[in-house]
Amino acid sequence: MKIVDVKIGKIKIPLKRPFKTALRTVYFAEDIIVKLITQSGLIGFGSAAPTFAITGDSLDSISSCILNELKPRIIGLELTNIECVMSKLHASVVNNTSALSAIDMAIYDLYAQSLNLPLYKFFGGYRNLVFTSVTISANPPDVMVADALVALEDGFSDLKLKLGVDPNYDLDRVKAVRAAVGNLIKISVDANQAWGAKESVRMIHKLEQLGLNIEFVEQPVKAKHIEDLLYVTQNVTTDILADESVFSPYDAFQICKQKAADLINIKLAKAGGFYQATKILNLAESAGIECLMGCMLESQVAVTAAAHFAAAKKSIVRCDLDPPALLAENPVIGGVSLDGNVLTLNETAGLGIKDIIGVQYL
Ligand SMILES: C[C@H](N)C(=O)N[C@H](CCC(=O)O)C(=O)O
Ligand SMILES: [Mg+2]
Repeated sequence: MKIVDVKIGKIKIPLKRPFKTALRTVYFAEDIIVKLITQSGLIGFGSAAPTFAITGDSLDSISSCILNELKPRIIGLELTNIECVMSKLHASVVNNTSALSAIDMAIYDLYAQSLNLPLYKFFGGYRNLVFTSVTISANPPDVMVADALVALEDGFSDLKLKLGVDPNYDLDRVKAVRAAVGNLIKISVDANQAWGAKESVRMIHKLEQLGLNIEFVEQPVKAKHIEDLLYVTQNVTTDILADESVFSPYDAFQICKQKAADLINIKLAKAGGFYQATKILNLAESAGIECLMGCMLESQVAVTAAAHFAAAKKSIVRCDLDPPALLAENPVIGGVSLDGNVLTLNETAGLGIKDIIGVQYL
């Protein structure tokens, strides 16, 4: 199976409401879409979101990396030996994980199609559905309460509250939402690196003393400050989840070696796709650290890819794959479908994506 063409395009999808975290506020989901075409006419899809504040990748840098660096390496490639293809692809570029992820995803889509397997079966086939939390944007407490109640009506029972925009009000945000939704609903919080190490410990102690029953606290401190993450993890009883601190398998190794977090958030856009995500998962599993499958605010292409991986693997015990609930439109035909808090994979080979409407191919 030979790849004969690589097309990329852009897509802009409206949101139900602005997406606000301590790192960024966005009003649209914008993605680069990748389409790999084989000699026999098979199409592999991939996508990447410009999350400059997280990955350092912009629309321009993603398209430039794909067109100038990755495309010349892919055209004419025979997809018979996936390990050989992936090891060469991932050795060819450093950083640029969003671009790598989009290409890696599209290649695996083709490879699984050539084997006539849905991707989740190719990767292990543990289950064909996963449950997702839904993210509540960082807003004044009354707005977060209103958004949380809408999420419950929509069938969610696991809320991830974005904090850290104005840390003085973070406790009020969590107290207000917990009071509104009751004790049966799961709540986690994501500070997206906004707190210092001691501030994190003080904050988490207050959450614990107030009995707010928080599942885990995600990325309280700066991504590179592993010693701060370790300090927080060692000084609270609530589980700490490393997100922006883990891009590569080496990052995961550092976290696992020091037990600097209780959980790791794997995102294809941080890892550079399935190839490296698999290594992170295997490392974490060997170290007894559980994994959550996450995603950026991005289209249903990447969310479908992440859902296949999460469904395939037993040691992915949680999912934060909520963009289908956050986007006002879904231009992706096929792929994963969301009903309440359940994401179900279809049995079509590969990612199961048939087409994407409204892509402006460059
Ligand atoms: C979309 C997902 N629920 C989420 O919250 N991901 C964020 C980063 C998303 C972004 O800024 O695009 C996270 O886990 O930090
Ligand atoms: Mg996060």
